[in-house]
Amino acid sequence: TQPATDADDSLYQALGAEQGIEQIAENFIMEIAYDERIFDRFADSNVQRFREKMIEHLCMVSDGPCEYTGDSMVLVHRGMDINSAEFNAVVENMMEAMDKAGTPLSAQNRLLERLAGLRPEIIEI
Ligand code: HEM
Repeated sequence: TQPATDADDSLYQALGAEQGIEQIAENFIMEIAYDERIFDRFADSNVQRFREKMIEHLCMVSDGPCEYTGDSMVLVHRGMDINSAEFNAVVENMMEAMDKAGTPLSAQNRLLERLAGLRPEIIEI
């Protein structure tokens, strides 16, 4: 039996740990770049920063050994007035990114569930 205090990083591991998450983030950025529903939103963004913070954020959300150094989801997305169609587009991009990275479906679903939980911090704020 596992000690009760053992940190559960099973999702982080199932996503392929550091390398897997870097690949997913890279694929995600490519999906967004070609998605005409949302790419305008990122026109003024610093891709280098976005990549770095997204990797940290995915690592944190999956209980990996990372410190997220970006801004809070509310602070980043406030004032963008993002709608649910745009949110769903980003979720689709993440699904595609994970498919292309070979992420197992069970791990995909676990991550998507956690990202869906962030919806109120991102849309219509
Ligand atoms: C679960 C969904 C989402 C997550 C986890 C997420 C996460 C993030 C993260 C970690 C950053 C970087 C923060 C930083 O630089 O400090 C970011 C930035 C950004 N996000 Fe999101 N995001 C999500 C959905 C969306 C959606 C739906 C849109 C619009 C279609 C969007 C538009 C942006 C833009 C434009 C930036 C860059 C802001 C800038 O350049 O200053 N995000 N997001």
